[in-house]
Amino acid sequence: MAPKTLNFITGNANKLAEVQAILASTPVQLQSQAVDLLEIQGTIEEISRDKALRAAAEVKGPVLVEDTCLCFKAFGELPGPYVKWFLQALGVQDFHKLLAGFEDKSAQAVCTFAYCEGPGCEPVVFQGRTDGIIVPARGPTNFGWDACFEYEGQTYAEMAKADKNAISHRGRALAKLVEWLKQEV
Ligand SMILES: O=P(O)(O)OP(=O)(O)OP(=O)(O)OC[C@H]1O[C@@H](n2cnc3c(O)ncnc32)[C@H](O)[C@@H]1O
Ligand SMILES: [Mg+2]
Repeated sequence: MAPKTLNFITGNANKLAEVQAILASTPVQLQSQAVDLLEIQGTIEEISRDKALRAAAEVKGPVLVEDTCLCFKAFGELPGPYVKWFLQALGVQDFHKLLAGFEDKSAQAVCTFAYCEGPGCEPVVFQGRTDGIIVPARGPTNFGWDACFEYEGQTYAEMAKADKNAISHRGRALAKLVEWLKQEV
């Protein structure tokens, strides 16, 4: 049976705030622990699954983790799960220059949650995707690459939080998680 309370393990306060806001309108209760988990290389699913198993081993109980990717079409889906390090190296103001040599600025934001019942248990994965384009930064720059990801004319950073959550990679992935929890109870 699925739990009523999920223990979301993340080191990212912005992610946590969005997950709290999205789940506020559902019966799911959220608690959280900030653990900086080692992340492997691999496919999105492999990384999320491994992250969940590591988190469950660390806290010795059920966990929810999430991994966010930003996939550039012109890059054959990279930087993908490694976007954090590209953003960290370049900074948000120069981030769009990665695609300077390419006509195609299209990108997909991919959010993959993995829920794991406990140490050694096989994780269940829920994924949401949102298509956009990479643009020079517009709007507040406090959350990752939000200012560089444009969806239907607005960057994520320019949108009201509720509007971003309604169409975002994270909102779509959480909708699947909530559906699954309803069926499990
Ligand atoms: O502890 P975890 O949950 O792993 O948190 P993290 O910050 O390390 O996150 P990831 O490993 O998933 O790396 C994703 C990168 O994308 C950024 N990011 C995640 N979600 C985002 C969103 O909705 N909008 C903009 N940037 C986002 C985040 O700040 C990281 O730089
Ligand atoms: Mg991480």
